[in-house]
Amino acid sequence: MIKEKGILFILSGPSGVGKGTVRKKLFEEELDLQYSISMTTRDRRTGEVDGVDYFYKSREEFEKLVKEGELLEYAQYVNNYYGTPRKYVEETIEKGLDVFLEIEVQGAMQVKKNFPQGVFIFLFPPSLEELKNRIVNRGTESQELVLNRLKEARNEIEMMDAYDYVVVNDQVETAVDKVKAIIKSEHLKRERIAKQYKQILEDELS
Ligand SMILES: Nc1nc2c(ncn2[C@@H]2O[C@H](COP(=O)(O)OP(=O)(O)O)[C@@H](O)[C@H]2O)c(=O)[nH]1
Ligand SMILES: Nc1ncnc2c1ncn2[C@@H]1O[C@H](COP(=O)(O)OP(=O)(O)O)[C@@H](O)[C@H]1O
Repeated sequence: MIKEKGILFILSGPSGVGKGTVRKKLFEEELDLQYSISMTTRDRRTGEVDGVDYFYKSREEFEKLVKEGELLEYAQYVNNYYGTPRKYVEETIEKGLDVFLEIEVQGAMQVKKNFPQGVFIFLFPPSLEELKNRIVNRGTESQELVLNRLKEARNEIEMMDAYDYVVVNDQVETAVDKVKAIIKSEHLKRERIAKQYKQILEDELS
């Protein structure tokens, strides 16, 4: 009997589109899905917990992890590093459990290279105007950075073709429902393939 591997889901999209918001809402429910906690060099914000929100690392520690090949992908974002622990993702998938990543676009493209069998979901803004409003309202970036983010967003949106699914984040609840529907549909697809595979084996043996 061949042990089935888990599925790797990747939620990505331009800065400010609502990745963090959608992911948090998605995980408010009990799901059969493991969230991969990222490593970061950014400071811990009030209310955040080490090992829950992120694993907080110094720049030196992070660079060592990169050198030792401990990260499945990593990227720099607003002067800080962010990265996905390779071992956790690989071991969890080997166990047959599904893993969910919420990462920015550069990182998602690295995962695509190293793990093309992943399911890539691109979160899309209702409009560029709304994307700008969200970045401004979030209030974490200066005016200059907002303009930079928007310019980057245009380039990032061009990479949309590399993704398996596109979800418009108009209402958070609707976007979450769509992500859940994608997960369910991928499960059904996997079950169907497993059944067909089993049938082929049985036919060959009979
Ligand atoms: N490449 C990559 N990006 C990540 C990772 N973890 C988080 N991010 C992204 O880093 C960006 C900044 O995250 P964060 O500092 O938590 O701020 P916020 O989500 O903008 O409030 C977001 O776009 C996240 O999706 C990771 O492991 N790898
Ligand atoms: N569907 C939505 N409608 C309105 N505002 C949203 C929606 N999704 C997210 N936001 C808001 O947009 C801002 C950016 O969201 P965030 O989750 O930080 O984006 P990202 O993680 O993609 O950078 C936040 O202030 C958040 O509350």
